[in-house]
Amino acid sequence: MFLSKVCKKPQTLISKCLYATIGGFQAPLHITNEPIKSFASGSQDVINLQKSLAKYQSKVLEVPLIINGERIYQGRSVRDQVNPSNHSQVLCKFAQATKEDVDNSIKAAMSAKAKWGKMSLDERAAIFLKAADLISTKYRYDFLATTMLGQGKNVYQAEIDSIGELADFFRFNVKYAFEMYKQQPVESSPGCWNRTEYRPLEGFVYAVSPFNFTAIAGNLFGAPALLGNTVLWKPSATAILSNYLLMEIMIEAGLPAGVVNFIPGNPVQVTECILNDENFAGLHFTGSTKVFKDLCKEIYSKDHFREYPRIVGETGGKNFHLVHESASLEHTVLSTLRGAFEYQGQKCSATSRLYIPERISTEFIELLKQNLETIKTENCSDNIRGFMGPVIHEQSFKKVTSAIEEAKNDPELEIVAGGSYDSSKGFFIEPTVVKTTNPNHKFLSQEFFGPLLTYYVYPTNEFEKVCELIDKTSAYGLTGSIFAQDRDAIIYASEKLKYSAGNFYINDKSTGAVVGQQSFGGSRQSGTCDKAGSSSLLGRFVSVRSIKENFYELTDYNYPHNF
Ligand SMILES: NC(=O)c1ccc[n+]([C@@H]2O[C@H](COP(=O)([O-])OP(=O)(O)OC[C@H]3O[C@@H](n4cnc5c(N)ncnc54)[C@H](O)[C@@H]3O)[C@@H](O)[C@H]2O)c1
Ligand SMILES: N[C@@H](CCC=O)C(=O)O
Repeated sequence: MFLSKVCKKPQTLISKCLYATIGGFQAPLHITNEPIKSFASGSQDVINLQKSLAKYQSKVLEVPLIINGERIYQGRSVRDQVNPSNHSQVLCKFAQATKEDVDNSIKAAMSAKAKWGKMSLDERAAIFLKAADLISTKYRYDFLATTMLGQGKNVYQAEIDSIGELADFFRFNVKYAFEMYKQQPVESSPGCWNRTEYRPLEGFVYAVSPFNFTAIAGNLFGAPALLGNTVLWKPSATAILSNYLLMEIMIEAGLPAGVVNFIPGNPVQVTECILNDENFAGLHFTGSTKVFKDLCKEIYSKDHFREYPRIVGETGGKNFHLVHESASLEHTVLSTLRGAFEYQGQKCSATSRLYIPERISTEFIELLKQNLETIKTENCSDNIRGFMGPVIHEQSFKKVTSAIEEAKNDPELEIVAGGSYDSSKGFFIEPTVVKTTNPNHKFLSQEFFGPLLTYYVYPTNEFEKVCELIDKTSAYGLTGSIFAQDRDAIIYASEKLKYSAGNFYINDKSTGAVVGQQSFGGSRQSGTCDKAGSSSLLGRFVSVRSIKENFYELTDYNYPHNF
C-alpha cells in the first residue's frame, strides 16, 4: 500500500457546527518521550522496516502540492528527489508550486482560519495527538524508510528523528499549549473579571523547513497550527518523501483542508509571493544562517503587513567540545566521535571544533583515530545499522570536499584522519579530522555541515584563555560541551561560555537534545533562541488579548476625591 488509501480520505473534517466545551479539559497526563526501538537483528521491527524500504524503492512516487486539501500534480513542473546513497535512484518526482498556487494557498489558509482559529484547543490537540500515534504505530516503518532513503539516515538516526522527536514535538506541544492557556491573570478586583485569550495571529504563518530533520519540519508547521494559525509550508527539496508522508498523516489524523498547505517549489519565487501579501503574519524557519538573514532583511524592508510579523528562526552552528585535562578520556573521545560524525555531521548541533589540552592530546587523538578506522560510510538502506551514510547532495559534497582539499594545501592545517571521498554512487565522505595550529583559523569558525572536525591543542595551563578563545572565535551560539571531572573547571566554563551556546552540555556530546528534556536552539548568529520543544516557542505564535469585564454600573462621573 502506498498512500492511495489515505489520499481518498474526505477533506471535509472541519466542524460545521462549533460547540461549547462543557468541561475543563486538560492534556493527557501520560505525555512522555516516545520510547526508541533498538531494531535488534532478526526482530519483527527489522522485518517491517525492510518491507517499507522495499516498498518505497519499488516505484517512483509522484508527490503533489496539497492546497486546501486538493492534491495538485498535473500541469506543474516537477523535480526529482534522489537517494543520496545512490544518486541514480530517483525516489519521487514532486510538483513545484506556481505563483498562482502560492496565491491559492494564501486564500485557502485565510479562509480555513475562520473556523480553525475558533475550534477549541481540545479539538485541535486531538488531531495532533492522533498524528503522533499514527507516526509511532501505523506509519512507523514507512516513516523511517522515507527518512532513511531520502535523507540518508541509518535506522537509529531516523528513529530518534522521524519517530521519537516528531511524536514528542506533537505531544509536548499539546501539553505546553494547555499550560499556556491556563495562565490567567492572578487578580480580578471586586466587581470585575479579568481573562487572557491566546489568539492565533491574524494572518497566516510561513513555515520553511530544512532537509536534515523530519521532526523539525513537523514542528515548524505544527507548533503554529496547534495554536489556531494556518500555515503555508515550504519543505526542503531534499526531504520531500518523508515530508509528504507527514502531510498525508496529518490529513488522516483529521487536519482540516487549508490549515496546512504543502507547497514545495522554488524557494525564492514562493517566498516572494508570500511576502507580497499583507496577511503574512509570521515566519517559522529552520535552515542556514545566510538564508535566514536574507529573509529577515526582506521582511524588515516591507511595510505593507497588517501586523508586525513574528520571526522565529533557528540556523547554523559551529559547536564546540572543550576538553579539560581532568576529563574522562575514553568517554570524551567516544562522545566527540558521535557528536561530530553521527548523521555525517549534518546536525546543526554537530561537534565541529574541538579544544584539547596538550597534556592528553596525543592519547586523545590516537584513541579517536583507532575508533574512526572501524567506521565505513555505507548506503543506509543496504545496511540499516551502518554508523555513517552519505551527505545529502552534490552541493554539500562539494562544500566539504573543497574544504578537505584546502586543508591539504594549508600549512596551518593537517589532516590527521580521513580525507577521502567518493561520489561515484552516493555522496560519501570519510569522517575527517583536521588539526590546526592557528586558534583563529576559519576552520574553527565556519560551518561546513558535514563530517569534518577541526581541533586545536591548547597549552594545558591556559584553560581560562581557551574559554575566552572559544567564546570569541565563532559568531554562532548554538551548542557546546565541557568535558571535565574538576568541578571548578565546569563552573568556570559554564560561566565564561554563557552566550556561546543555547544548549550547553556538561560531560555529554553537543548533539541529541530531547523534547521535554532540553529545549533546543541558540542565539547570536544561530537564531532567535525561541527554543523548539518549549512553551516559549508557542508564545511566539499567539497574540494575547486581555479581557476585562466590569460588573458594576457607574452612577456618577466624579472620583471619591472630588467630593
Ligand atoms: N538551529 C537549528 O535548530 C537547525 C536545525 C536544523 C538545521 N539547521 C541548519 O540548517 C542548515 C542545513 O539545512 P538546509 O541545507 O536545508 O538549509 P538551507 O538554508 O539550504 O534550506 C532551508 C530551507 O530554506 C529554503 N530556502 C533556501 N533558500 C531560500 C531563499 N532564498 N528564500 C527562502 N527560502 C529558502 C530551502 O528550500 C529549505 O526549505 C545548516 O546551516 C544547519 O545548521 C539548524
Ligand atoms: N535537536 C537536534 C539537532 C537538530 C539540528 O539539526 C540535536 O540536538 O542534535
